This record gives sequence, C-alpha cells and structure tokens, in this order.
Amino acid sequence: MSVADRVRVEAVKVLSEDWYVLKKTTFSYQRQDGSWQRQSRETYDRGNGATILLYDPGRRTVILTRQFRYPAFVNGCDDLLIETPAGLLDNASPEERIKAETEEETGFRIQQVRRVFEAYMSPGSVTEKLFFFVATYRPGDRIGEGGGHEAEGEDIDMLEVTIDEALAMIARGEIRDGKTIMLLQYAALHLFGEVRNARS
Ligand SMILES: Nc1nc2c(ncn2[C@@H]2O[C@H](COP(=O)(O)OP(=O)(O)O[C@H]3O[C@H](CO)[C@@H](O)[C@H](O)[C@@H]3O)[C@@H](O)[C@H]2O)c(=O)[nH]1
Ligand SMILES: [Mg+2]
Repeated sequence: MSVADRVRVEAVKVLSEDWYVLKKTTFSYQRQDGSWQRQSRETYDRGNGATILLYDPGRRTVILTRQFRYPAFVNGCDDLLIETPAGLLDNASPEERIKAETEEETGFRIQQVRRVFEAYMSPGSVTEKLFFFVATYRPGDRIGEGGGHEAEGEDIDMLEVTIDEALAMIARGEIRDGKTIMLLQYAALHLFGEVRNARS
C-alpha cells in the first residue's frame, strides 16, 4: 500500500500566487488505526533546488558565498548569510542547473559534479526538495567574477576558506544556513581525510 492510498484531497485553495505559490489543501488522512481524519495544510511551492560544495582536497579549501537574505534578516540575522552556491531548478536538471548557478554566483566553471544526497529542507510547510552536489575545483577554474544577477537583486560575494575554518565558523555561529552545514559536515566525514578539531 502506498501512502497515496491514505490521502484523499478534498479541496485546494490558492492563497497567494505572486512570485511563488502558497496553497491551502483540505484532505482526509487515514491514520494508522484505519480511521480517517480531516486536516488542512498550507504548502509553499517554489519548485526544487540544487546546491554544491566546491572543494580542493590538496589545499584543503572550500568555496562559499555571502549574500543578503531578507527572510533570515527578519528573523534575527543581522548579517549577510554564508552559504554554498545554490539555485532553483526552473525546470532544468539538477546537474545542469547547479553548474550554471555555480558559475553565475562564484565565477567557477566546473565540469564534473557528483550528486551525494537529496533532502526536504522544511517538510512541514515548504514543498521544495534540494539536491546536494560536490565537485573538486582548482583556482584556475575561476573564469569570471560571479556575483549573481544584479537586475534580480543579487549581490553575492565569493569566499574561499579552509575546511577547518569553515567548521570553526559553524561552531562560532557564523555559518547558520542548513544546506551549508550539511555539506560541510559531509565534507568533514567523506572528502577531507583527517579534519583538525574545529576549536583547537
Ligand atoms: N521579485 C522577487 N524575486 C525573488 C523572490 N524570491 C526570490 N527572488 C529572486 O529569485 C532568484 C532566485 O535565485 P536562485 O539563486 O535561483 O535561488 P536561491 O534563492 O539562491 O535559492 C537557493 O537557496 C535556497 C535557500 O537555501 C534554497 O531554498 C533553494 O532551493 C535554492 O537552492 C533570486 O534572484 C532572488 O532574489 C520574490 O519573492 N520576489
Ligand atoms: Mg542562489
């Protein structure tokens, strides 16, 4: 039995359809004891996305971005947010989109990317599934300035730090973006041999 057999959608109302789509759906869900219960849930649909960690195993460095994020700002982040390069798929494949997004945001042109996992980042309210990638880079792969699309309001800095420094930035609360913490921890576990104690 698939979970779809336990869900009966009764009504869908679009609450907002401006940049992305917010819906309120009323449905019945069959509980584990077999009884049906009516619920309604709001879902915010902005499509799916992709993100990537560029790493240089020889120099033990990673590439991050820094940009203003209004939703984080209104919730207490009085600083630019440090993140791995990321973008919405806009109907492209995750591989194709993340290569283009990496070049737009950081100026690095990457040929080979490796998909490592995927995750629903906020499954109680946001429909988005995020595809996570890693790729090696060398300093010479940077063929442009990056920065994102100014006309769309993007004003993105690129930063290169060692994996040890990036982990220390998580510990100090300077990196507080979920996807970025996930990829840096993946890197510490799987991409860089021995990682020195972030606090030492
Ligand atoms: N006008 C307008 N523009 C918007 C709005 N929301 C986003 N934008 C613009 O839409 C563009 C989206 O840029 P992307 O680089 O494709 O996406 P992203 O915002 O970086 O999203 C990535 O990171 C998110 C946060 O972790 C992820 O949720 C997402 O999947 C993706 O990976 C940006 O120029 C942004 O300013 C809006 O409500 N109004
Ligand atoms: Mg982006």
